[in-house]
Amino acid sequence: MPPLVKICGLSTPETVDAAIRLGATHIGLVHYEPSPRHVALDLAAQLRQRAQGKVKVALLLVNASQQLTGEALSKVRPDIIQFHGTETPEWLARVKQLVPAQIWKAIGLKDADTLDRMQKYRGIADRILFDAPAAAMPGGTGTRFDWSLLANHRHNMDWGIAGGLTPDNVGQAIAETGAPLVDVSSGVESAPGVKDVDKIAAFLKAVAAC
Ligand SMILES: O=C(O)c1ccccc1N[C@@H]1O[C@H](COP(=O)(O)O)[C@@H](O)[C@H]1O
Repeated sequence: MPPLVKICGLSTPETVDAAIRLGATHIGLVHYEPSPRHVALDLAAQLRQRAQGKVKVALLLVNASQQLTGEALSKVRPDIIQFHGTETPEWLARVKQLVPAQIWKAIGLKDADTLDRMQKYRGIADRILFDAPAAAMPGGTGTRFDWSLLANHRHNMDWGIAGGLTPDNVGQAIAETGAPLVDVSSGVESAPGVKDVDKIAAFLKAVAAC
């Protein structure tokens, strides 16, 4: 079975509709002001509503305050919360008690030790999303990590990969890592924050061929 595909950083009804029509299983909405893909909560709620029942919707937050997290979750009501900062397992566990959404945690995969350190999220995060290590921005930079770090790893949590995936390299990434889910943002854009429907189509076609 081909991997699940999450198209992240959508910000218009047209690209939400395209991602659904072209076969994405998940979409992501970024609520993080420094991002070129930032969407205000009212717009995120509208886009979430549009996708309701068609694909799973993730709301991406980065080290959001307790107040912002509460406001975001009650307005948007996502299927998934993607924590993409340095959020602790304790914080994720608290949120998990309060809302029915799945909890995903992005982890910057720097070296083999990271795979040990992330065990602290076991039993709390419903999925780990391996991404390139954070730099000036915590994600969405089109930077890939060393896929060979996952080649022989025995996973004990649900997981997926992100970071620098494109229509041209996603087949190789899946072959090298065996990822059950791939997540893309800048690799399907014509400019930062501007999704390109032809690139989304090419990405989904490349994954379907795996
Ligand atoms: O998309 C963003 O701007 C963003 C901002 C802050 C944290 C994460 C962000 N995006 C997520 O990062 C990964 C990798 O993205 P890319 O494909 O390399 O551009 C993915 O999960 C994005 O949704």
